[in-house]
Amino acid sequence: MATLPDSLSAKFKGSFAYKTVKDRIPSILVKVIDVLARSYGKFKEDYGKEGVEEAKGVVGLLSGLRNEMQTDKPVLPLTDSRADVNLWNRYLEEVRAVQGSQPSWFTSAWLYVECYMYRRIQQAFEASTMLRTFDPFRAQKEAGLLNSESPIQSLASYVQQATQDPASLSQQDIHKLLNQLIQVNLWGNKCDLSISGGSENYQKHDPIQQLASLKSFIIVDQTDQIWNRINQPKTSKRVDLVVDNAGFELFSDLVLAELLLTTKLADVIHFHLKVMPWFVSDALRGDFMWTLDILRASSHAAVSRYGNLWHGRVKDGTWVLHEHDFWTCPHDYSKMEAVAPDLYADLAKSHLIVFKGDLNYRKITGDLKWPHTVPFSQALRGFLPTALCTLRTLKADLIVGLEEGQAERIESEAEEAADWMVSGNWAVVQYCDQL
Ligand SMILES: O=P(O)(O)OC[C@@]1(O)O[C@H](CO)[C@@H](O)[C@@H]1O
Ligand SMILES: [Mn+2]
Repeated sequence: MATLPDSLSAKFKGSFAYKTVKDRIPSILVKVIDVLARSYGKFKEDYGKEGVEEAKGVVGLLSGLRNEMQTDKPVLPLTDSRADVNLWNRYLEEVRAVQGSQPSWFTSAWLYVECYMYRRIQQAFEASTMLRTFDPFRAQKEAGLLNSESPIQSLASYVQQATQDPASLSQQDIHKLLNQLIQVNLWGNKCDLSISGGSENYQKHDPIQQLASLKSFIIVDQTDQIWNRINQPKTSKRVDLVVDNAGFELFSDLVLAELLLTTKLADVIHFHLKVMPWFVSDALRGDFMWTLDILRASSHAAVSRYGNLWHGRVKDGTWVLHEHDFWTCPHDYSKMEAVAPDLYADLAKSHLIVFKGDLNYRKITGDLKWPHTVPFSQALRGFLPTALCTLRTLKADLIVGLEEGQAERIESEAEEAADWMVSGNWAVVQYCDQL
């Protein structure tokens, strides 16, 4: 096996990893502490004095975590009773062996320490009894959806109108609509709360109207390969969505899923959700369900119609929700078959897996310092349960599958050239069905 590039890491000063570990994730941690401190009154109401004491205990643990991070202390083994503890602690041993020194925040792989931070936040909550399932990011995720009301309404109206008589749609109509909704879905990924450090980052523009102006920012576009794959005749067609952020992005995932079923391009959709609060805005099962509740309660006819239709789909099994610990573990996806063979085998039953967003892209490609022109298929390093694609806005200094000279052209032409790889303003649609 050819030697692999180094991992992105905060050991590289000036890198986005360095800025993230030095500034961005500590500030996310401070925001979690702030949410807790501002909720003491609510905890007292809900759980009495001991609830407040527990919250103060969690704040103490998180303050300690922040100090560990900012003084580059060693990564510590996990000690709570979640089922993934042994996996995380084995991983720590593997990193220690490979690194030949104590894994720590500014010396180890960025992907590892950033995932570890969110797992340590969960450990702080696991130490309490009443706050164990408290999601410190829930309020921000709900605000994200509630503040996207107008793009949600315009998208719901547009899709409802376009698919009111599915039998009358030509292949060409369906192709055009799928292209549009893949792009809406792709740009929905700009609005994540980790890149924004937890501050507001809402979808503001009309999702369909904005597509033309954004098209040139899609620097690799293999949508046609997705179309060819999804159009292949097959008895039962399952499509899996490994979703990313709650809010408008999740709504755009649901709209894309609905289009696939309404046009009979697929007959069942599987969604993969996180099992704990993750990268601020990533969607848990609870986020998926309250999103449906908010849509159902909408005064907008098309929105509430979709909310009710989708509530029914979860009940009738045409939409299947999954949760697996693997999605919130430190491993990149090349290790899935070995570490989570059940998940890998289940994904292999799918006709197409759609991976959403930047963290998934980092885990698919291993978060390594690849040359930009290395083929996407090579960066998978053997991970291919079935045909897969990634819809990702660039929010980390990692990209593969570019043509020779393409990165240089972007850097010379872009207004905000300096941060073109981390601003979320550029995007890729990449596909692979053979290694
Ligand atoms: O996966 P997403 O929601 O598209 O993005 C996650 C993210 O915002 O968090 C990390 C930086 O903190 C990067 O992977 C990326 O910038
Ligand atoms: Mn995310």
